[in-house]
Amino acid sequence: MSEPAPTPSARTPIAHQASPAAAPLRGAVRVPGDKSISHRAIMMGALAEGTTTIEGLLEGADVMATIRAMRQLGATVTQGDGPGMWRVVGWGRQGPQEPADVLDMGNAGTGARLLAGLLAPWPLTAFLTGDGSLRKRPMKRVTAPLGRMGVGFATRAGDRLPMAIQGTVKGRPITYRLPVASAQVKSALMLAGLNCQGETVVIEPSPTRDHTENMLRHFGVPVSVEDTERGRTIRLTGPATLRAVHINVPGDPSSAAFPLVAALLVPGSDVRIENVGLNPLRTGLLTTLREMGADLQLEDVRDGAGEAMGTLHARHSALKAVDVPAERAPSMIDEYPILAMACAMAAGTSRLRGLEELRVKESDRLAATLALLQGNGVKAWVEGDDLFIEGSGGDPVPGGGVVATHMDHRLAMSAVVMGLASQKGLEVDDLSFVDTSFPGFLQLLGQLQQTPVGGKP
Ligand SMILES: O=C(O)C1=C[C@@H](OP(=O)(O)O)[C@@H](O)[C@H](O)C1
Ligand SMILES: C=C(OP(=O)(O)O)C(=O)O
Repeated sequence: MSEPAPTPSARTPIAHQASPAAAPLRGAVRVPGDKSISHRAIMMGALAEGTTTIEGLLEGADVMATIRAMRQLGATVTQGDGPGMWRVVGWGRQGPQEPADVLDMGNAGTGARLLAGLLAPWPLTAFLTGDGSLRKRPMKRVTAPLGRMGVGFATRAGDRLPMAIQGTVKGRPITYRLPVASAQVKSALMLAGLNCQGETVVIEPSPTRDHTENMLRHFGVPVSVEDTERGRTIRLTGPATLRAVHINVPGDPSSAAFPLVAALLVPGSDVRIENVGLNPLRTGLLTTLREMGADLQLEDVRDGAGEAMGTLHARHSALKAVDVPAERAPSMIDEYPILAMACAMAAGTSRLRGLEELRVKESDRLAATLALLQGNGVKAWVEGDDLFIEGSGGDPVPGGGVVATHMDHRLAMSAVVMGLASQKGLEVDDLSFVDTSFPGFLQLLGQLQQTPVGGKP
């Protein structure tokens, strides 16, 4: 008898020795599909009338958890012929069915929070949980505004998962100004608004990634966006019908960040990363690396169905320290751990400001990034919500540490990149979470290190 499929929360730890780079990174590669867009493509495909086809879908653990949940709710989600090719037959006007079991969203904050919004305006009861990391993350940011639509929630102490959702027959649309800049909260409210009677309005203090807005329009739902004195104001009117479409998911800029920074840090490197999403609300890292003096070019920039995409071309660079303003955080919120690795080798002391949201990611990323730096001989400290990093001025960092990754994929990959740029290498306690967003990460680095110098980058 075959083993039952593991639940999204079950993983076996993988210890790893991250060695100094034996060779420069050279060549052209593609990174897996964008995680934010992939979650939304599966969810909107499930909400739509008809069959949505997707190419370039991220087949990482977080998106797999979303696929599993959509199946439990009645959508038919099947894999097509090639990697990243998927079909979703939506439940459309009929709405989702009440799930017979708990919806386990694994490690995925985006999956859990968007799902809370998606389920809110339907007459059903559902139970959500996640892995040890997700069960520590705050849910009040979605349960508070969704509660105002008439939805019932019961959560564990401190508004943590597991949680029960008692959907409402026809939700009351709300107008809500986000207390924190969060695309997840904005998107949860918009997904809920789709089945409310009337206009849902979300006001953002500062703009966050707008994949939900772009994709809803692609599915035929009018969404208006206006910059006002109170902030960016997003409006949609329900009930709305989504019509199935084809979606081409670009490569994830948050994943591209790892080989990109590795190329900047390892002497002799020259790397092209093709087909990367370049939505302007996701490019804060590119702006920052340029300010640091990175040799970084955009090539072949084009429009891929409402989302800009193109090739990132990076060469080894002498970096200088940077002062990153807090206002830039929403456009690079997941890139701070890997940016910190670049700062560790820059000339001078960098200051990354306004990082309070990093404390509530897959781990406390502010504390864990600090520990990663300090444990490998880099002088770094935190003042308030700002991270300071004293760079080595281009020399490899000492390394030699044992890195605790706390179930956090971005910390694990940042540690591997720091290992490449270190004198002694370092140990990573668990690489199994890399699969959350970047299956094949180590293989991709290996491929880049095998391209001979003189080979075509
Ligand atoms: O909407 C999304 O897809 C995401 C939004 C961000 O979270 P917040 O909304 O909590 O900032 C980001 O950190 C996450 O990886 C993906
Ligand atoms: C914060 C992240 O994801 P999520 O919130 O979806 O778990 C991330 O991918 O860095």
